[in-house]
Amino acid sequence: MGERAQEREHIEHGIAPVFDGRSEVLVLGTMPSPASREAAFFYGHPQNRFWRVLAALFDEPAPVTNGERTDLLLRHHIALWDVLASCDIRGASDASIANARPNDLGRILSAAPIRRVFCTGATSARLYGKLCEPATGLAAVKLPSTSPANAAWSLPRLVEAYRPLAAELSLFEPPVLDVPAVVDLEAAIAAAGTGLDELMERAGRFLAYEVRKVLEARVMDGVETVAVRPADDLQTGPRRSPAGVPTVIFCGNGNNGGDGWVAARYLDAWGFPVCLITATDASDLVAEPARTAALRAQASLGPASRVLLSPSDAEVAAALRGAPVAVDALLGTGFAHRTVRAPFDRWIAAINEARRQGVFVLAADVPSGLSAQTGESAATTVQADATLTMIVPKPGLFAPAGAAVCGFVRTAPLAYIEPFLKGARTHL
Ligand SMILES: NC(=O)C1=CN([C@@H]2O[C@H](COP(=O)(O)OP(=O)(O)OC[C@H]3O[C@@H](n4cnc5c(N)ncnc54)[C@H](OP(=O)(O)O)[C@@H]3O)[C@@H](O)[C@H]2O)[C@@H](O)CC1
Ligand SMILES: [K+]
Repeated sequence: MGERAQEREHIEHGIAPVFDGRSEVLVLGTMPSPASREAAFFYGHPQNRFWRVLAALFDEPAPVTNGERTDLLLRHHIALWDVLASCDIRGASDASIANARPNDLGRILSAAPIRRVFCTGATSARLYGKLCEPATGLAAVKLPSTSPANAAWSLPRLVEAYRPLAAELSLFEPPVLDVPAVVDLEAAIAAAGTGLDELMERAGRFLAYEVRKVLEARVMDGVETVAVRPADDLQTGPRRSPAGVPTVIFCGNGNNGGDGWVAARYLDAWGFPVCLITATDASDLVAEPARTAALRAQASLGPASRVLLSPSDAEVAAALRGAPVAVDALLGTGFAHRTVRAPFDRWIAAINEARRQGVFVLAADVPSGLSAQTGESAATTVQADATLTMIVPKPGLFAPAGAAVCGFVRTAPLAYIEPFLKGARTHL
């Protein structure tokens, strides 16, 4: 045995596969890298682009925690494992692999309706063909490696190469649920391990991601002249700070406002300054997890961003003048009244006036003033260009008055909800 061979380390896989009875494709790497073994999850090296590629394929912000990564896979019906159960390997060098023993893929194939197998790189495809295909009888599609070593492949090029994977998956359309059923769903998600604070973190990040897309599009269209890096990496920051007018984020006192605070934190961290408008100081908020989220955001905002506490109408108008985007996180599913109290009524009027002047208005969960349940609209209701509704759509968005104020509706898939939908009171 040569000196180089002696440097090989014997590795046992040790990370459980992700799959369930809804998985439709099986994605296989070779073996977890040292960084992945340390993170106890697949593709754990921060420079590996696997998670960013998947997120871009589905037009979502990149998952941050292992729980979010698992959710993303299961939501899209993707099973994930590796070809090898054990081998001798030098570091992360696939070329050095010896004594390869395959995983028992029958465990997944017998439990899930897998239609197609994809291998993330030449080594896993070669080892799959040699060690697994005779048993599975399924040929694998070879995809390019997302490893940083594969530098010839840019992120957009990788995303294009991975499109056949997305094309194999059946789309999940979230059902329209009554607001009480959404509350039940939240409780079921929490009981399974993802609490409301984590859902708010995901909601705020998704909101920031949608704002960022609008800002990027304005740069592409030449509306903004600010230089930003090419769209190679819409998923992560920090990036150069555009010098333009900050995005204005209106936050109410409840958990809808909490979504706005989290979005502010992300946009600021990604290099997009914000002007956050609130009637209540973060430390005086009562609703949780909004209060905790607001305190965290307030402590982390950089010098280009600011918080306006109970601003005058003139200050609100000044903040909106020339702003690219206004985020409405004033009132969400907790609102169901005929009138909106001050100062939110005046802020809604200011948002609508700004929209007439060309500001893009994005509503968090539901345009403020609209009842998410009944679709009744208060005298002052936000007129949105787009509404990012959380987890599932609510009936009010599709009632005549609701449809008139929501603009384009997108659902933010904050969690893997299919297992909890049996018996849920779907709105008819
Ligand atoms: N679904 C999910 O999984 C997730 C949900 N999340 C988010 O939580 C939101 C629901 O939060 P929520 O329940 O705290 O209610 P919310 O909409 O903020 O309204 C309460 C506030 O409104 C106020 N208010 C009431 N009436 C008013 C009036 N007439 N005029 C003026 N103000 C009035 C009321 O004030 P109060 O009456 O208490 O003084 C209180 O401050 C939901 O829409 C979504 O965005 C995500 O974070 C995570 C995932
Ligand atoms: K809102």
